[in-house]
Amino acid sequence: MPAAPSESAAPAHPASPATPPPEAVLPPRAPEAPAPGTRLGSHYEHCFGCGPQHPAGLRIDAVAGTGLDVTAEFTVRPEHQGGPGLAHGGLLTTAMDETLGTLNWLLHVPAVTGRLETDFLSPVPVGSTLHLRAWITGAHGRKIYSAAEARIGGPAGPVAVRARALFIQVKLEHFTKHGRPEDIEKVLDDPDLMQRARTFEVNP
Ligand SMILES: CCCCCCCC/C=C\CCCCCCCC(=O)SCCNC(=O)CCNC(=O)[C@H](O)C(C)(C)COP(=O)(O)OP(=O)(O)OC[C@H]1O[C@@H](n2cnc3c(N)ncnc32)[C@H](O)[C@@H]1OP(=O)(O)O
Repeated sequence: MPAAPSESAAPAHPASPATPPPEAVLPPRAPEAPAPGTRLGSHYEHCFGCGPQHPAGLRIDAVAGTGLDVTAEFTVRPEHQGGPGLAHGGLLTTAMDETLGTLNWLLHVPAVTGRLETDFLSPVPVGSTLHLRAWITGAHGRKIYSAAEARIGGPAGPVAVRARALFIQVKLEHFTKHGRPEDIEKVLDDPDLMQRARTFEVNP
């Protein structure tokens, strides 16, 4: 039987790449950031996380907070099951990813998820409404650190999911270069498919 890998060489509690290092600072809320209380809507109509045109999507519509934070709600539907009557864990991670992603609008920079860590604290039954909150914890260079939590039933309900993330700032070409050409074409033909993302084009 092969020997179990030795853990003695690794530090007992290695620092997570999603935790802001000492040199990270809290960035300012961008002048272009949506006003507190603004519904952020969808960045892309067909997005699994926020798109209203996605049949099984999460349809997350976050609200900008007063600082570097957002809130959102997500009701788990039967098409989101993992175990019978329970939300799939990867789907809950998607809800965290989407909510964390909307923090981009507060800094007014496009960024993508580089790393996302999720802790599942309790099962989430179908029909539950999760109250999500995400906030920026620091930034350094192109790296944006953030955290999120999802509470069941209300903003003060029990925490069911926690997440920490490292987003990396990218140029808009990240999307045009890597996206499937026919989908990029459709967006260029009908910019309403990406209403929220169009704010980037005003001040490129
Ligand atoms: C007409 C069209 C118009 C289009 C307009 C579009 C607007 C859209 C608007 C809004 C969309 C928002 C969508 C939100 C959706 C929810 C969020 C998601 O799910 S996003 C999808 C999942 N994520 C990915 O697909 C990333 C895939 N990965 C990559 O593309 C690259 O790896 C990327 C960009 C993340 C980094 O690559 P590099 O070459 O640019 O940079 P490097 O040097 O590798 O990393 C920069 C720094 O970050 C660290 N880093 C990167 N990844 C890391 C990791 N996983 N862990 C730790 N550190 C990491 C590196 O160590 C480096 O650090 P050091 O500067 O050297 O200190």
